Amino acid sequence: MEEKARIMDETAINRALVRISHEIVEKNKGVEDVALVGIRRRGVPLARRMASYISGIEGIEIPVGVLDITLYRDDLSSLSSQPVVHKTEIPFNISDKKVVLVDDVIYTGRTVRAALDALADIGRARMIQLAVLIDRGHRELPIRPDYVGKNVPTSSDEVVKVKLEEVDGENCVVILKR
Ligand SMILES: O=P(O)(O)OC[C@H]1O[C@H](OP(=O)(O)OP(=O)(O)O)[C@H](O)[C@@H]1O
Ligand SMILES: O=c1cc[nH]c(=O)[nH]1
Repeated sequence: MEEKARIMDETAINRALVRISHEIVEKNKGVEDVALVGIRRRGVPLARRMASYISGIEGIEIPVGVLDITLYRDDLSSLSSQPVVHKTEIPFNISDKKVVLVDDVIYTGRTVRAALDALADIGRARMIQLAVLIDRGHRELPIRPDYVGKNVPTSSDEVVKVKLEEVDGENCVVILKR
């Protein structure tokens, strides 16, 4: 696939994350009882960056968890017979928490559906909200993010690729085209 456009650079990504961090504080009237849960893989560094911005805004360290949704995917049977399962690490009791799920891209919504299932098996969160860096449309389920870094109209033959320093060695968002 070839690169069609570079739609966010490092500055734009971090500005969007700062804005979402402020929105999380505003919507929840502070961050008491708020926890962030990143969906592997790129939701995790995004959640950690937002926790750091929120700590700068409110002076409170909020807990960050890591969710692996491999076994909850609705296309599990078409994956390899030995799917690679990484660790879910949620070092707090989610029943006390307003959980903000964090991912890099939302497209069909199937990843988020799987994440909701995975979270439900861990406990009954007081509330679950959703933050994404990119909403590219084309939902196949009735799922809508509460916080969006950038809405990016796309066609279905395009792919939006988020690259993050912690995973990819650089920070940018590109649109690839078949
Ligand atoms: O709304 P959906 O249609 O579920 O698409 C969104 C998901 O797709 C991407 O992951 P992908 O499965 O491409 O794996 P990757 O994170 O390894 O790129 C992205 O990180 C989201 O988790
Ligand atoms: O374009 C897309 C679709 C799903 N997941 C991505 O990361 N990008």
